[in-house]
Amino acid sequence: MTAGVPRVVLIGPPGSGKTTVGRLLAQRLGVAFRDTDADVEETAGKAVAEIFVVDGEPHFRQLEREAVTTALASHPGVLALGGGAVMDEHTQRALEGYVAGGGAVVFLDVSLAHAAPRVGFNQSRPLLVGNPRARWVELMQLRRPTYERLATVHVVSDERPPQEVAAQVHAGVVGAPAGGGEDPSAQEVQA
Ligand SMILES: Nc1ncnc2c1ncn2[C@@H]1O[C@H](COP(=O)(O)OP(=O)(O)OP(=O)(O)O)[C@@H](O)[C@H]1O
Ligand SMILES: O=C(O)C1=C[C@@H](O)[C@@H](O)[C@H](O)C1
Ligand SMILES: [Mg+2]
Repeated sequence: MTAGVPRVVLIGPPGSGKTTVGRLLAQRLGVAFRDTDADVEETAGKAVAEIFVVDGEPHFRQLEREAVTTALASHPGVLALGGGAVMDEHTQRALEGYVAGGGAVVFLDVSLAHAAPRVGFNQSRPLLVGNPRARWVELMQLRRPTYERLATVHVVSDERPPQEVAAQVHAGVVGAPAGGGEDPSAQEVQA
């Protein structure tokens, strides 16, 4: 990441903690936090789950692509993306450009065993309705290569409270000491 206001994007599956850790990271860095799911909800005037039901997933993905494009171009702080946003090719190119411009892209990773109790797999996550554990695994199999390819930093959030994960991410993006007594082996900083 280049000097100036830190620019960090968090990607990863539902339950990895993008929103929770993103807020904490923004506080640590003293910058603003933004979340594309919230941006989409504001634009649409309804909750993500309602957009899926009333307008359909393609419409949600269109709104999401626009929200991501706008935020990547204009938001100077920490940005959490929706879990599936990275599967859009336009968003993939935009993230590559973001990294080329000095931004950091963090893959917040989590196992099913830890994601399940966090997410609770209720109706608020429309893609997981039906057989939520199986759907989560399917989505992760499909998406993991993309998360890994786009990320400049990879942090596993299993077994760690959000504050510790935020410290790990902080260390990964600005090279600061992680603090909090966490195990550095949990963090893999990719070249
Ligand atoms: N490291 C963690 N340890 C324990 N609980 C966590 C951790 N990170 C997040 N949580 C909890 O898990 C739940 C889901 O977290 P969060 O909403 O931040 O995930 P997300 O990645 O933004 O999911 P989504 O893709 O659906 O937006 C929240 O209740 C949050 O408090
Ligand atoms: O994993 C996904 O595809 C999603 C994750 C959430 O953040 C929301 O963007 C929506 O529920 C879809
Ligand atoms: Mg979120």
